[in-house]
Amino acid sequence: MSRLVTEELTIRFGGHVAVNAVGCSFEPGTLTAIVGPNGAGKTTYFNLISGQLKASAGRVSLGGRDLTGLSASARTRAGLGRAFQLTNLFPRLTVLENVRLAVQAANEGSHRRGLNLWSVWSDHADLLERADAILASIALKDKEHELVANLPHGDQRKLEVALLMALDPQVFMFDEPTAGMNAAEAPVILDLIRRLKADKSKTILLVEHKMDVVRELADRIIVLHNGTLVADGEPAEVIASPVVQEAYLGVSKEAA
Ligand SMILES: Nc1ncnc2c1ncn2[C@@H]1O[C@H](COP(=O)(O)OP(=O)(O)OP(=O)(O)O)[C@@H](O)[C@H]1O
Repeated sequence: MSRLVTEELTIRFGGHVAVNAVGCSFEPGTLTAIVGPNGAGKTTYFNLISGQLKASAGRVSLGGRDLTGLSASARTRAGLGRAFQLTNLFPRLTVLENVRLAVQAANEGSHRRGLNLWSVWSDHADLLERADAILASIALKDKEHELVANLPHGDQRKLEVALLMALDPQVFMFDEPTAGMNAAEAPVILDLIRRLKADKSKTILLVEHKMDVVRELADRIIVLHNGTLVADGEPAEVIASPVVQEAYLGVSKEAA
């Protein structure tokens, strides 16, 4: 099983411990929401898992393979997929060209094609079909020939998720995936996450402030507070726990 595990994962910035010995195990087929107040360490924990930040102490492993010493790109190749790593969309290429490149890059290992936009596509219907299907799934098919630079922000965010899907990682990490999206865009992304979840083979981590989204999507919730893991369990149970009511939802002991 490709279990993602963090052990005693820690980072210090000067004297401040932003993530403090967080030990957690994430199973394929499970969507775990990571919640906590502003500054709790959620994004920093993500950065330590995906390799954007180097841990002061502790370990990250996937399927038993120690990733702790690896760069972010090596972790991506090992199966860790994070939407924000792909903000390097190619703005001067079209939507379709961006997705094609990502599909092609994902296939590079098996086909040794490299990143060449022009030499490949006419005779690889399978990859074209996959790019088409991904575009349809994020409702961007009607914009496939537009330059990415001309897309509204919400569409660019959708495209990031499309590129992540094209890479087909084992672990999907979403950090507030619908932030800044309008009422029409957000459901498309949430639906996509629902479908990834239905697949049952992927490990999904979601940092999310919107509790209605967390309630609907999460199989499990972990709570960070001051960099420490303070609760972990079934959504209803965790949301009802005094530590969450007080620390996260801002309800005082008396009111809870
Ligand atoms: N590169 C850095 N240098 C110094 N301090 C940092 C750095 N990155 C994060 N921090 C600090 O670590 C703590 C955790 O920040 P982080 O962004 O992970 O919180 P968060 O839970 O994701 O918050 P939010 O919900 O507001 O996004 C904060 O106190 C933040 O100021």
